[in-house]
Amino acid sequence: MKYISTRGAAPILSFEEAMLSGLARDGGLYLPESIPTLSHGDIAALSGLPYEEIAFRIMRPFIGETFTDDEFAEIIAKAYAGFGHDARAPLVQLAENHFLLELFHGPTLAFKDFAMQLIGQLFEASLKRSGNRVTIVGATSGDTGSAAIEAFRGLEAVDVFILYPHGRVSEVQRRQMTTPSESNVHTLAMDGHFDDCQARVKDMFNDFDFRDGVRLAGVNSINWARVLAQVVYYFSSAVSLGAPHRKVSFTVPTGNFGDIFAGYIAKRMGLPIEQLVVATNQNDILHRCLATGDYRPDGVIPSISPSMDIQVSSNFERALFYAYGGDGAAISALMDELKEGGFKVSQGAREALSETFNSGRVSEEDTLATIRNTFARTGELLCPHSAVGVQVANAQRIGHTPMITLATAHPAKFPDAVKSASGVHPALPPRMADLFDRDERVTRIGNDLGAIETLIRERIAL
Ligand SMILES: Cc1ncc(COP(=O)(O)O)c(C=O)c1O
Ligand SMILES: N[C@@H](CCOP(=O)(O)O)C(=O)O
Repeated sequence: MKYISTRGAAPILSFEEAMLSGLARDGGLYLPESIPTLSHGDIAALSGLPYEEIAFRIMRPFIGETFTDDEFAEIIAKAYAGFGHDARAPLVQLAENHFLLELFHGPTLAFKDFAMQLIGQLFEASLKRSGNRVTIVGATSGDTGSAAIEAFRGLEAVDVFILYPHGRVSEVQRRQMTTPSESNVHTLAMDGHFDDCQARVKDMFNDFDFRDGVRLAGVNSINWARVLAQVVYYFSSAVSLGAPHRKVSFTVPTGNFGDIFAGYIAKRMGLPIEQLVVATNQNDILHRCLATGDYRPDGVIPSISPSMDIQVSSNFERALFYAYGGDGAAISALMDELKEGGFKVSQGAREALSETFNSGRVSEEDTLATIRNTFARTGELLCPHSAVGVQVANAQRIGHTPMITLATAHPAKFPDAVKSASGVHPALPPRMADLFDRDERVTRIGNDLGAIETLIRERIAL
């Protein structure tokens, strides 16, 4: 299996190379040259299998020669061993034909653990074999950072630097990132918002002296391996509701478009998905773009679902690549226009996107009301991101096709919003009960590429 860039002008790579490099050298994102499909029978055969076995069958064709079957099976087993639920991604029924896919039973209580725990194992195995070291740099609005730190803390061949927007993550998220004491973990609180953090990470990838000098690697969802690992739970949940014999739809709380793009890949692999619904908070650029074709970031507004406070949505580039028929030059031109303020999606590409994607936006008040009402009706305590998803799904007027809404984080990561909506203070799991007593270690830094690169060079030279 080979990987190509969405902008068509970067070297073609193997799975291992694409995983270790993150962003392509032409600024694009890697995608498989072709998408393997599963037959009706292959999908039906997934029903009732353990999550790890489904993960193996879905991801194996994308991995190529990088790992043997035995090695890959062992990597998957280790990745999910620390999850706090036997099903890994259990489904809970909220209403007739509306289900919640709980993706928050991993070590850091967010869906990011599904990919990050796997990537941690994949990096470790690959770097052990090659004897190389890498410097991972990631941007986070709260959850990617804690998941990455958890997956890479203490690994000898890796230094991990996480940039988060100072003052714009929840206290639990911040403490998850600032309390690990391992010397290979470097948490940086940057001035600005998430888009600024992500822009500086991309700048570092586009500064080839720096990139090659520190052996830069990325674990944001610009990394194809992140997306791939998330494809699995679309299959596991859909087959448990009767796929491939019946269709399913998904509503996905969305920011960087990585999670919902994994659903798109599942659909292209043959999973009968009727609709993929993008659910946004007031940072609604994706909702506006799907409705009007206009993609024009206009500033990040802080919200009670801070992990979705994103306006430059990296993985939308991958969806556009397919909507433009794989035309890398067209994508490159759009991304140049984005640097100047925004772009208009062509009519043909809009039609292609609307064949799969639908969207909705939720206000702050409706997010709180959804937490309150869902708790009162079902006893399920939603985090504010999951509540955005549930509210958008409810507005779709769910019919005969089951709707699965992704619950992307545990309510205890956002106790203030959850308590104000429901009156209940969501407790952290016992293994995290002392999170607020642990010492914090964080470096404040400006939104300044030179200063960040200097800090990274100095830290890894120690
Ligand atoms: C809790 C939570 N929900 C939803 C999202 C949005 O996911 P994506 O960025 O893959 O669209 C994020 C961040 O990515 C998140 O942390
Ligand atoms: N919501 C994310 C933002 C980064 O997204 P990623 O999926 O591209 O890593 C976060 O919580 O950090």
